[in-house]
Amino acid sequence: MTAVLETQDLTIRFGGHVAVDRVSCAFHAGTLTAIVGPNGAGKTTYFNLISGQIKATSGSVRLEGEDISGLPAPLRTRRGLGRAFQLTQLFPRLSVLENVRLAVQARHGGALQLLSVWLEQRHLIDEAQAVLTAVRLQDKADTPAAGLPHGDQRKLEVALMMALDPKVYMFDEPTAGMSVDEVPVILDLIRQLKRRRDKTILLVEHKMDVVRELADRIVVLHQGQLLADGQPGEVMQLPMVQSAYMGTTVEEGV
Ligand SMILES: Nc1ncnc2c1ncn2[C@@H]1O[C@H](COP(=O)(O)OP(=O)(O)OP(=O)(O)O)[C@@H](O)[C@H]1O
Repeated sequence: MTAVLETQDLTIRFGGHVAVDRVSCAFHAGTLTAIVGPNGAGKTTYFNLISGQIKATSGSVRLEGEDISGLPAPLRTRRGLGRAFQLTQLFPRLSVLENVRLAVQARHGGALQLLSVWLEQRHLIDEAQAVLTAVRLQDKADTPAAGLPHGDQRKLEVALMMALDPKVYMFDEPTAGMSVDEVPVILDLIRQLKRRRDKTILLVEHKMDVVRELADRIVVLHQGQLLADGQPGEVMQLPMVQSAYMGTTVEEGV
């Protein structure tokens, strides 16, 4: 089976520090892979290299078999790599609904005909509203994006990714900073995406109960290197994972 996404020897150095060190890994449709590892392991940097936010020192990223290493982030997004948007990439003064509508519109791209502008606008708005309802932001539709509290901003990031409906969904600690009652909304959305079986989902997550429930596979990064890759049941037993997540003593070996 051809991997949807694949990194080969992906590496980045910051001065003398190798933050991601020759990471080779393939990700398949219908699979949720959790990427775990202690603080500073290189998880977010690995995501940044895949999405094109930063450029690799060496190695490559392939999407559906095609080398996309030379493409800037927006072109990778257009090819189907979905990364939760940072608020700086939104239109802060536009309403929540307008931001999501623009993402829906970007997905439809040139496919929209000018046959009936009004109907198209209505259609885009309906789709955007459906996404907002899915993340339970429908009551905030008219709020300027910049005026949202932190938890709602995280939901909006997820909403924008859903509106683009990418092939690969990359979630970087999607529930960080959310209140207890907001967390299930996001987890449920990820569960729904999983059920579709056609999406490739990558999840960086520190909460081990979330990883245990959602992951089909766990990849462990440690000091920039891929340390383990396998079924959750096996990987969870590794001393490194135990020490990083369960609070047992570090340096017990792997
Ligand atoms: N732009 C940068 N310049 C220099 N060093 C960097 C840069 N970005 C990341 N690093 C370093 O690379 C290493 C990996 O950082 P990264 O944020 O990817 O880790 P992480 O596994 O996501 O950690 P956390 O779980 O704490 O979010 C760290 O040592 C970090 O200080």
